Amino acid sequence: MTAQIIDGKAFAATVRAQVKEQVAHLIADHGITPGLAVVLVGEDPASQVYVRSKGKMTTEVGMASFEHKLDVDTSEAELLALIETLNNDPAVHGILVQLPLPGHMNSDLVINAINPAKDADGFHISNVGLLGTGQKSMVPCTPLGCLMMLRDHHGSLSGMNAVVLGRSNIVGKPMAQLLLGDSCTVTIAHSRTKDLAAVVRGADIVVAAVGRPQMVPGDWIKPGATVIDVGINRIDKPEGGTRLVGDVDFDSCAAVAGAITPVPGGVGPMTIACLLANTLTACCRANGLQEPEGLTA
Ligand SMILES: Nc1nc2c(c(=O)[nH]1)N[C@@H](CN(C=O)c1ccc(C(=O)N[C@@H](CCC(=O)O)C(=O)O)cc1)CN2
Repeated sequence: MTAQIIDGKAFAATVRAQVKEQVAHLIADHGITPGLAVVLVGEDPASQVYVRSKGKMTTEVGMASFEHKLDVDTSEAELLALIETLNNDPAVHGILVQLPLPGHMNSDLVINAINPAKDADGFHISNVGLLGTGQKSMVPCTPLGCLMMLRDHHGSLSGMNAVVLGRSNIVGKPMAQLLLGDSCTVTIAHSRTKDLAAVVRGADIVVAAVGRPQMVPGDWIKPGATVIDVGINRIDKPEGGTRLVGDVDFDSCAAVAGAITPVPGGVGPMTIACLLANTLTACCRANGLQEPEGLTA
């Protein structure tokens, strides 16, 4: 079997187009422009690229983009003061603090200072609790993007066996909650899981989010399964230079799976598309307007 490639880059473009259309309606019919504030502390090169890309895509869909770039030695109190200002700014409907934060900052404290209704990342403890109890929440962007691709590929996920590899608060745990919400039978596997290969072999859906390059070989994959690769790892090429790979060994997994996301061009682009969708959702909720269909969990 050769797997169908799930093209996250193309899917993300359709999500952004949907968001753009809805933003145009909001502006024309209600005079409301959704606004997203992105806060970057320090000069981590990868974070700078992601933040630039977020700003560009925010304006491309017609939203207002507010970028706040703070020195690496900004104090936690200064960052909290900025978040408070953004919480109180009616032009800002979504707030995101780019992670990772510098080591002297407590990420949980910072994230939990964001107004949960403006929490475009869905990381606030209130949103975590709402998602875990099946209530309306802001949903973390990467798992939301994975869910959208899975729904698009399968239609209903009901009754499918899903294995989520990785138990991070940002991807693994919310991904498991979302799959459970769609009536999958969900297993969260991690570094201490016994006989990981056997656990993964039982899965109709594998979501790999462990941050270990090419960790999952093809002989762990059930023939015909769908593989969603969340990993973005840079490795050295034998001939020199580097390349991006996921958490699964693409070639051997693609030979067995029914469908698979590539790296790059799979889950990554969906993360920013879902950030825009979340900002739109937050803006609609803040203004008592109907939420756009198909852009939330
Ligand atoms: N506050 C947040 N911080 C971080 C998040 C997040 O969702 N919220 N996620 C990651 C970084 N990230 C967005 O912030 C992100 C990572 C990767 C991509 C992406 O499109 N990747 C491309 C490859 C890019 C490359 O060539 O290097 C792909 O997979 O095709 C988008 C967003 C950590 N921080």
